[in-house]
Amino acid sequence: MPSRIAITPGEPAGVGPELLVKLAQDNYDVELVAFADPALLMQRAAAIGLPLQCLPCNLSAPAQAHRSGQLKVVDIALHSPAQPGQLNTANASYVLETLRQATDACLNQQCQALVTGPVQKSVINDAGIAFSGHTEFLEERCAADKVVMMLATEQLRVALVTTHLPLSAVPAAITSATLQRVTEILHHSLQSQFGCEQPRILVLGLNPHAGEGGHMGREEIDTIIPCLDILRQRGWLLEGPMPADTAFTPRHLAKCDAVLAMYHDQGLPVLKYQGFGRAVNITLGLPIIRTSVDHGTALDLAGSGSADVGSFNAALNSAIEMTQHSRKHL
Ligand SMILES: NC(=O)c1ccc[n+]([C@@H]2O[C@H](COP(=O)([O-])OP(=O)(O)OC[C@H]3O[C@@H](n4cnc5c(N)ncnc54)[C@H](O)[C@@H]3O)[C@@H](O)[C@H]2O)c1
Ligand SMILES: N[C@H](C(=O)O)[C@H](O)COP(=O)(O)O
Repeated sequence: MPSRIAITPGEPAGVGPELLVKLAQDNYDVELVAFADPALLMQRAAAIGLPLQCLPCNLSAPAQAHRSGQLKVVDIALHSPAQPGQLNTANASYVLETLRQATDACLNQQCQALVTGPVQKSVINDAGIAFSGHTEFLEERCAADKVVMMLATEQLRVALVTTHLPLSAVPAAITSATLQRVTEILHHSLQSQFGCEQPRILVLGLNPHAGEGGHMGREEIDTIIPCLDILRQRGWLLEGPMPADTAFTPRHLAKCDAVLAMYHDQGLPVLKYQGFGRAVNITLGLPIIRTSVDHGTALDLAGSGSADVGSFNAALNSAIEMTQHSRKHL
């Protein structure tokens, strides 16, 4: 039986809905199920001149392979009609409802993976709802003790110790317990999901020049080095803490399966410079498979049809591969 992949198009005023319409133009061996308002998808399909037929989805029925131009939809109504590029706090709870229903369908095994389009975190917060990202939302919804954000291209994987935090809050968030747990999840995922028998992880320092022997910050000496030493006693191949400015050079990258960065803008700018438009955001440590795009809502492009579907396509293909891999290893 084909797998069923849950897809949330994300912010209704952003490019997510039209990118999903673009994705739906191909055939797949799996069933794609959008958790969305079908009227929104039809409207964006018309706006960008692509054919689309939305069909109701019975999540209890056997999945059927996706056919070009058709899309199964779990109907979740917008609270207010969405205009491309125009954020509206009235639709913030709609966005979260699509995520809740799609996540729950994965948790109860009606769907085998979740692929998420981009959400606008600010409009959800402006609506009075605490939300810092899918990663944190899914950690809570799936009752996972800890999850890890990793973005990956064919050439590079970058995982993060901390995610959507103000920079001023980062040092205090890098505790020995957090660093150890994040490294364990990354190590386990590289082995179990990405075929790295003996994962080689390059861990970055937090401070310039990895603290310069304590003269430019003590987090390396007080937290990172002792934690890595403990983990190395398990025989793990952990390099670092490396100065972040020179870690992303071919000689070092050739010797590692993933880079572990201490914070969002230490690791992701490099990854996105290397592969924006074809990178995939993968949440490690969840009981479900979840992938996402490498870009945001691109409000400036919404409704134009010019947004690139490359990363959404890569996120879908990664989810399909991970689903096949997990079926093989059941
Ligand atoms: N997966 C996600 O949910 C996700 C990821 C990143 C950012 N965001 C959110 O998106 C919102 C906007 O963020 P931002 O402005 O920093 O980043 P953005 O990715 O939306 O836009 C940055 C630039 O990249 C361009 N761009 C983005 N996607 C593109 C595509 N598919 N094709 C061509 N060009 C594209 C945009 O036009 C813009 O010039 C924020 O609320 C942010 O938190 C969400
Ligand atoms: N940090 C991600 C990025 O820059 O691509 C993005 O904000 C999405 O994160 P979530 O998957 O947690 O929403």
